[in-house]
Amino acid sequence: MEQKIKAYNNMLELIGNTPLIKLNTITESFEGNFYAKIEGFNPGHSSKDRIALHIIEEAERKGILKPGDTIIETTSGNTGFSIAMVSIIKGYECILAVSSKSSKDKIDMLRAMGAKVYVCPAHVKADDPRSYYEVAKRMHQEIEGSVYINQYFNELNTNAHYRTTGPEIWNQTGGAVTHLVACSGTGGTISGTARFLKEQNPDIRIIGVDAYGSVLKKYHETREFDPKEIYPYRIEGLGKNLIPTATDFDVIDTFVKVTDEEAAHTAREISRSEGCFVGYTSGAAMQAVKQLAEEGEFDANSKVVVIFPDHGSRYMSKVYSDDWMREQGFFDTVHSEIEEDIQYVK
Ligand SMILES: Cc1ncc(COP(=O)(O)O)c(C=O)c1O
Repeated sequence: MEQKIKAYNNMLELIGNTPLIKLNTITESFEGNFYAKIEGFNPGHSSKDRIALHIIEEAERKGILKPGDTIIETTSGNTGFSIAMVSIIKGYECILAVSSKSSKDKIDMLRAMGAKVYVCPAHVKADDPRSYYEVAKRMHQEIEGSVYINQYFNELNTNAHYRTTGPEIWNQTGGAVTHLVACSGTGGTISGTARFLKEQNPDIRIIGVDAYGSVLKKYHETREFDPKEIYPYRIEGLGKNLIPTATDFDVIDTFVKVTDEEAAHTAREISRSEGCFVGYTSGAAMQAVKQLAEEGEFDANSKVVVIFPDHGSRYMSKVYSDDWMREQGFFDTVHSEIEEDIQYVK
C-alpha cells in the first residue's frame, strides 16, 4: 500500500499560525489573564516572515517580480533574514542594508542565508547618505529589475498582519481579547493586528511599546515630530527616529516607553520563568505589561495578548551575555549581578 508522506512542501508553508501561550509565573502577581503570541515559532524565527512572504507574493501577483530579480531592504536583521529565506525558496537575489547596531550574530545569519549585506552606521540621521535607508534607495536606483521592500513605508507590511496576526489572535482567544500589547518599530505588527481586532471589537485596548530615544510616543500624543526626543539607545527593532507610514497611529490607544535596561532584564526573566526563550523586544513588550499592571490598567476580567516578536537565540552576544550586560552597566543596584551559574570542573 502506498505510504502517504506527511511533509510540508517548503519552509514557507510554516509561516504564521504561531502559538498563543498562557503566561503563568511572570504575571503571577498581576490581575488578569496574560497570553503571549510567540512569533519565534515562525520558520525564520520572527514575525517578519509574515511580511516578507506577503510583500513578495503581492509583487509576484502584480507581475513586478520576475525570476532572478533582486530584492532590496533595510533591516535590523529579522526582516532581512525572512526576505533572504523567501528569496532562496523563490529564486531571487537578496541585498540587505543593515544598521551597525545589529548584532554580529544577526549579520552572520543573513550571510548564512545567502544575502549580500551592507553594514551602515546606526547613529546618523535618516537622510544621511550613509544611513541604511539612503543606501538601500541608491542600490534600488542602480540595479535594474530590483524591488525595494521599504517596510517602513509599505502598506503591505501592515496588511500582512491585518490578514494573519489579527485573525489568528481573534480566533485563538475566541474573541475574548481585551488588550493587545505590541512593540512598534515599522508599526506594521501593531497597526495591522489592531486594525483587524478593532473592526471586530472597537473596545479592545491597543498599547504600543516604544523606546526612550524614539519619537513615536510623543508623535502619537501631539502629532508633531520632535527631534529632541531622538538619542541613541541599544534595543534593536523598537522605536524609531522617523515617522513610518506603515504605522496607523489612529488605531493605537496609547504608547508605553521602556528602558533598554529593564527590557533586557525582563527578556532574561521570561526565559528563566516561563521557559520561553525570547528576544530583546519581547522583554520590552513584557516590561510594558509590568508597568501597565502597576498603573492598574488590568482587572480580573482582562485577557491580555502580548506579542513576543522573535527568538532568543539571536541575542546570545547581547542580552544573554553576562559580559555584555555588565559592559552596559545593566547589573546595578536595582538588578544585582546574577549568581554565577556555571561551574567549571577542573
Ligand atoms: C525584534 C523586533 N521586535 C519588534 C519589531 C517591531 O515590529 P514592527 O516593525 O512590525 O513594528 C521589530 C521590527 O523591526 C523587530 O525586529
